[in-house]
Amino acid sequence: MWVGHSHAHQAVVKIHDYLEDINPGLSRKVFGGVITSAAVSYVAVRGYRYYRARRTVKERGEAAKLACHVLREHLEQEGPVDPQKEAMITDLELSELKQKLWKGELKALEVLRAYQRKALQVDEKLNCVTEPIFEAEALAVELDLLSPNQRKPLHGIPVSVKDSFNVEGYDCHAGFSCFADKPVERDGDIVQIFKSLGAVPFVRTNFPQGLMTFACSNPMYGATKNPHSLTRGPGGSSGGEGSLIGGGGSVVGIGSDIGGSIRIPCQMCGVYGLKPTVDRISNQGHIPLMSGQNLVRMTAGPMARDMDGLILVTEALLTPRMHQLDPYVPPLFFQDTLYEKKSPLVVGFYTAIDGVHSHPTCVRAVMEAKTALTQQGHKVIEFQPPRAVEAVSNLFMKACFGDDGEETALYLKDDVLDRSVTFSYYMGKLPKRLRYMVSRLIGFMDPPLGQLVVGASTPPRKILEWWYLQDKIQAYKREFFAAWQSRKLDALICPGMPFPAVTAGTEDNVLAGIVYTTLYNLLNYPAGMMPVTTVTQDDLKRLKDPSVYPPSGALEKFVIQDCEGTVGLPIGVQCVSLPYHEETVLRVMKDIDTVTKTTRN
Ligand SMILES: CCCCCC/C=C\CCCCCCCC(=O)NCCO
Repeated sequence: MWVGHSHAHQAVVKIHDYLEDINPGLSRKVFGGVITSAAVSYVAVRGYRYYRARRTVKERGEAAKLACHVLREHLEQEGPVDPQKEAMITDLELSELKQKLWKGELKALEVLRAYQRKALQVDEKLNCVTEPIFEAEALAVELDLLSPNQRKPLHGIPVSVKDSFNVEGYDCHAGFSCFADKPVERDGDIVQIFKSLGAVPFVRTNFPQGLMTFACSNPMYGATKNPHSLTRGPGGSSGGEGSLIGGGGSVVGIGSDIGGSIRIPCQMCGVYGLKPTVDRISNQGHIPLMSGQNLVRMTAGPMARDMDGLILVTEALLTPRMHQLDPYVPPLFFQDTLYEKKSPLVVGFYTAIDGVHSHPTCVRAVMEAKTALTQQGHKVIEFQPPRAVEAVSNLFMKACFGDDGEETALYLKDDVLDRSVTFSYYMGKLPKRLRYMVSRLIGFMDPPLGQLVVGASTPPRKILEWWYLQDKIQAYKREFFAAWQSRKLDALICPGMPFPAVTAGTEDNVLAGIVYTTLYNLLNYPAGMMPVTTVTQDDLKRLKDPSVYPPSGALEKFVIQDCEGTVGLPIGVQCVSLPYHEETVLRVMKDIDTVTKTTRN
């Protein structure tokens, strides 16, 4: 390096002397010209790249809108529809829909048509669909030709797919224009499994740029709205799924979760979802962001409109086919013995994590779930996760943001930046020491967020430090399990997010809420999310009472300030169990749902 530098320097000196020999002053003109043209070229190249990215973003967005328009026209040309029958179809719970398709009372194509129309309708209001999957029609037609004994478990069920999963023939770009217009050649594993089960992937759904926030907007497709309040976001990153399913435009969908991206939209949109243990469901064929980061891994999982639907789909997904497609998925199929176990369970509960207060409705939701489980004969006892904020800050944040945001910055170079990612993008861009100082300052206003960002700002630098981080994660997993065992728990219930949907675009104010979900990504415990209740006027009164909800940090102050218009918004409960015990999670969710579904306000 130094030798190269020295040669270059000598060459410049020689040119300088030579030019000065020819004409004194010529050297300055020549070098001035060279530097100016280099600067102009640099600015021009970057400017051109940015212009190209803007064009791609615009064209990609327009192409998706056009695709929806083409489908709408195609549906209109099909002739008269029976709106009552279509409403009947889209109102059915998943298990009823399955029965009717199985018995041949409904055809796959008519179900698809009903859902295509409904999804387009919902999308007009909520902007949750990115584009239709046109091949759905051929699939449905093929399914209708099968004889009854050839029908598969999810025969004819339409499935929506988060845009970050590969679907053959469509691009998968996570909002980065460098990946746009590059159609993938093969369906992602989970899409393949759904198809092999007879399901019909029919639309792709929206997400935030880069997938690492719980907002839901990107430059190509814009912002998705919450089905329960148009001024609020649906949560993210699987926000398009949450919004479409919560809005009635899909009965079941596929999401992904490394920090809460299935569970957060479930809470905000009143939907059921399951984040499985890593590798219980294959995540091959998901856009490979952060894929070399092995300490906390992303997992694909189902989201559904109703509890039985979530169980039905999970049971169907956990098949030998999954293991055949991806041998790293252990050959552990749906464990009826766990799901159907009749003996009462010991279920731990907590209503808040130290340092990040829980909205009164979230506390009430856990207490209502606790009552429901007690009524069903389970023993529900208090449990507090050890050192949650510290663990998420020092372990999860270091693992997931240890690259200083370099990967995202690489893909975003000269690209159009969405407002939802500006905070993490510019924090990543700051020089390390300055970032650390800013994180400390944030800590004065919002101590838990400060702690999280300090964690992200002080990642391991050397391989040995990465090894130590891995060790510390293992040690925390052991510590948590010891606490779990000391209470002899089978499962756990707690808030999934400590507040309801926030005003769209303000998610950065409440980022610290992610400790509630990320803890179970760090631990790699399966976690489900289900609606239990809705915000009431009385909850809001208690929210404004400092003895109930102390406005101790910026998050709490923001939640109070943002609470106008939240009455009626859904609030859920997170249900957790040990790794590979998804069936226990579902059983607990089902027992809560059986009671709370009938009384839900
Ligand atoms: C130096 C960077 C500081 C960044 C601070 C950002 C704080 C929190 C962001 C975490 C948000 C995680 C949301 C969920 C992401 C997820 O599960 N994505 C699924 C990917 O498939």
